[in-house]
Amino acid sequence: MSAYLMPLNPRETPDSKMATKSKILIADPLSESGLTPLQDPKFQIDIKTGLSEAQLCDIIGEYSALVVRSETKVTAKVLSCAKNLKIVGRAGVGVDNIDVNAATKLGIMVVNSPDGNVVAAAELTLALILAAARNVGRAAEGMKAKKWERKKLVGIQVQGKVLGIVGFGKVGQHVARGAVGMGMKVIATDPYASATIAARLNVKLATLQEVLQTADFLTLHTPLLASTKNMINEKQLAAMKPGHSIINVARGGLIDEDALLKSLESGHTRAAALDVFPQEPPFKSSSSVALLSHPNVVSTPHLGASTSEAQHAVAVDVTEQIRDVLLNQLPRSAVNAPTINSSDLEKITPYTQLIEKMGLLYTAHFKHQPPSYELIFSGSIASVPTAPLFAALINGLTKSISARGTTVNVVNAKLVAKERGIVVHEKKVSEDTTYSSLVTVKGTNGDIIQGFCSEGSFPQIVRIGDFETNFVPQGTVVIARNFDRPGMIGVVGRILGGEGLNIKNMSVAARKFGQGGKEGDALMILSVDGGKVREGALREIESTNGMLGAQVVSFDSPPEAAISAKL
Ligand SMILES: NC(=O)c1ccc[n+]([C@@H]2O[C@H](COP(=O)([O-])OP(=O)(O)OC[C@H]3O[C@@H](n4cnc5c(N)ncnc54)[C@H](O)[C@@H]3O)[C@@H](O)[C@H]2O)c1
Ligand SMILES: O=C(O)[C@H](O)COP(=O)(O)O
Repeated sequence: MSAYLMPLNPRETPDSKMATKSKILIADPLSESGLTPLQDPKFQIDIKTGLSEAQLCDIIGEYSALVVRSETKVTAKVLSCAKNLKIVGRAGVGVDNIDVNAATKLGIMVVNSPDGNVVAAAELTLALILAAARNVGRAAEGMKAKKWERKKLVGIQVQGKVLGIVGFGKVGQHVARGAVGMGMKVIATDPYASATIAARLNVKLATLQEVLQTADFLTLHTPLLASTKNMINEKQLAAMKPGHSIINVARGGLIDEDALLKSLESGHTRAAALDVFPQEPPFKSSSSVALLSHPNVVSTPHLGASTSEAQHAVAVDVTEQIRDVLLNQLPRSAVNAPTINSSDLEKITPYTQLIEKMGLLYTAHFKHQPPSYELIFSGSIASVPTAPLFAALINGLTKSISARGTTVNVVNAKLVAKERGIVVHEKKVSEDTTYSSLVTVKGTNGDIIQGFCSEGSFPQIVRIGDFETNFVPQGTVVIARNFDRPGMIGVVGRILGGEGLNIKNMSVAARKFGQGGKEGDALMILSVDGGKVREGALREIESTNGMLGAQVVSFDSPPEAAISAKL
């Protein structure tokens, strides 16, 4: 639908798009039922799991979409090999295995499933709280070794104990519900927590220090970020009550493993229950192995999301979004793009086409880049989200002057603008204009293009600089400036006709603003077909007595967007 949300690949022509299927690579084990949304003749699904970075780099160039869980690392290197990739789908929550910044730079959308495995992760957390309290791991190991260790494995009960939650998001809140149900007192820390939700769930919000000092059981539920890496370290462990237990079903890097082992060895930490590790599988890391081997540690191999219900939910969530994006529809949970509802998108789509063409015309006609632009939305278009419209402007302004390695879309438009030094100030003016909606692109030096979309959603340009006009920006358009005197149209018609070009449409734009000199001047805007407009033909037009300049703007074939003599 909108190229600014779901770009066509620059190398993909409409014909090749019709002929070839979009290839989707499933690179981590995915629930089979989750593949249903992709059962469509337009798609080819390849399942290839356990690929190394080099193997992935070798094949990723063929694919339009990539689906991963936490095992495959979608590095900047992999993304740089992914010449046709439009979307990476993470069948789960955490995107720390995906270089989202690199994807954003390349205009590759990243989507995830923020809700699909929340219950599963929370239920495993509750299971591990109880396992830590009752020494379930050690007891189970002992039974397999025919050891009947009843005295040694006396545990503690959780009822009446304090559960400290670090990260009161979706999983943290669900854990709190279960813990309150088991009679625990729950205290949580999260700088972005909702006080209303906390009160509703009977959870006290506090600082990290307060949580550490009061918790009998501490459970972590934050993402792994630079700010949360090793957030539980020697100092934090020392601040905790002796005999506490620690549970981690979030991410391995949140805990300093060496510090935790020391604390377990000293008996300050009573037990730890771990589902996640800095490197997975953890068996090559000496710190992880030492920790796993400690008798008071119970561990699971990153099973938080591993229930059939959760795996079905995350797979469907992500494959539906992949299907939608490949069919130019909206994803519902993009990590690196704004979300726009479908009714707004319907309004925006014709305007993305208009604004891209206005940007292209601006660069072609005025032939310079001012220090900054104003993008002004007047009338009803002022009420919709404008991120795709901004992306369309950046694409239009840069289309004819950029090496087309990267598509500009809503994912990377801000970065592309920054890299090219383009500053755009958006303005929304809701008062009535002559048009129900009008868009203005204005450079700081006053150069201006205005346009609107007619009822049939056709983009129309209504002002170029000082000239009032009305034409549809499509195909090849010759723009000539001449003294406003009789016979000029005939001259241009004769030259273009002599070139075998057919004039499909013509409009004369009168000067409405500014000074046109003694004789006055006008713009002639001619849509032509039947071949390419030669530079020589433009020179002939331009050298005719009474002509002031001529240029050709190609709205449909970007690489030759504008050739011009002086205008
Ligand atoms: N083991 C598994 O299989 C499994 C399954 C699901 C989720 N997870 C992980 O669990 C974590 C939580 O998932 P979620 O769905 O609840 O995410 P979420 O985004 O809903 O919640 C995360 C919360 O952490 C908070 N937070 C961020 N920085 C913080 C800090 N410094 N201190 C305190 N709070 C902070 C955020 O404000 C947010 O509320 C993620 O790391 C996710 O990857 C693991
Ligand atoms: O972040 C997540 O969603 C969980 O860690 C689940 O990871 P997985 O998909 O590899 O099980």
